Amino acid sequence: MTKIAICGALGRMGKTIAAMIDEDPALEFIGGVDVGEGTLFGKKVVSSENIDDFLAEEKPDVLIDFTIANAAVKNIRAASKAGVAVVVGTTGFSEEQKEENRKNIEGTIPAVISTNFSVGVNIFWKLVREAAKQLSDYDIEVTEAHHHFKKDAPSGTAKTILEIIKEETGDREEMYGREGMVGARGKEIGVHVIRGGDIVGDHSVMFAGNNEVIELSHRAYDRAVFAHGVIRSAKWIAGKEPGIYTMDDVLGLIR
Ligand SMILES: NC(=O)C1=CN([C@@H]2O[C@H](COP(=O)(O)OP(=O)(O)OC[C@H]3O[C@@H](n4cnc5c(N)ncnc54)[C@H](OP(=O)(O)O)[C@@H]3O)[C@@H](O)[C@H]2O)C=CC1
Ligand SMILES: O=C(O)C1=N[C@H](C(=O)O)C[C@H](O)C1
Repeated sequence: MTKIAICGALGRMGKTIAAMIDEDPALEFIGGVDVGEGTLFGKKVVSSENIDDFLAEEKPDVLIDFTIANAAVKNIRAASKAGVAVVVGTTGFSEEQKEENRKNIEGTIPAVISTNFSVGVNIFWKLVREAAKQLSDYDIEVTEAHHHFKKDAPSGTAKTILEIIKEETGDREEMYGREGMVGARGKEIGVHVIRGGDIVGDHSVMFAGNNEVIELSHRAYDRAVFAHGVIRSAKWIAGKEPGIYTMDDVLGLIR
């Protein structure tokens, strides 16, 4: 039985993942940390200030993090000190924070890190890559929409989309929205962020050429799609060699 703990256990994703672990006979939910304290599925959720003691006492095989970037950096550091594998879905890391995570993980613990754990989005990224490769001279616009509670923008998934497009089309700068006399379009990638209601997570990429437009899009209807990928990753990562893995590794997809 793989013992799983969650950072951000009382949040939207934390609760969704804990519920799925509770239903899985191969996994045991052993509690977690959050800003506030409480109980979830009969297990203790303690203050994240006590994460070192929590890890030493509860000894999880895998620590799942769905919090906020600065908290996730500290949680990964604590997992590294305790020798616990991590699955990280938190988004919004700065380049410096990514570098610190890399230093804490490489050579010490195995980690799956992904800006989106849904299988569909991981396939969508492959389609975006192929379209960007074939249509590298088209005008490209990226749009994402999320619920009104989301703190980071653009979404981690949209940032991954931008990385993929840039890898395939070369040097293009992002243009965040447009207002006023911005002039004719240049070789930018337009980026548009929408926040509203309870939208779980929509992403679309438009490739506009002369007389034709291709649009690729993904829509998540329920956080369960992310949680399924997280559970798959937690089962996969236990016992792996130290290093940073992606959903490509978990799903066996070719990069
Ligand atoms: N990779 C993926 O597939 C997905 C990634 N995400 C990402 O996951 C993250 C969380 O999303 P979501 O669950 O919707 O957000 P929530 O705000 O619902 O949950 C985050 C939880 O973490 C808590 N938290 C904040 N700071 C700390 C800390 N220092 N230590 C421990 N817990 C802390 C929050 O507490 P409080 O509310 O008191 O601040 C909250 O309970 C975001 O970065 C989001 O972008 C989301 C969905 C899918
Ligand atoms: O905050 C969310 O809700 C989501 N965040 C992730 C992101 O930033 O890409 C993934 C998903 O879109 C939901």
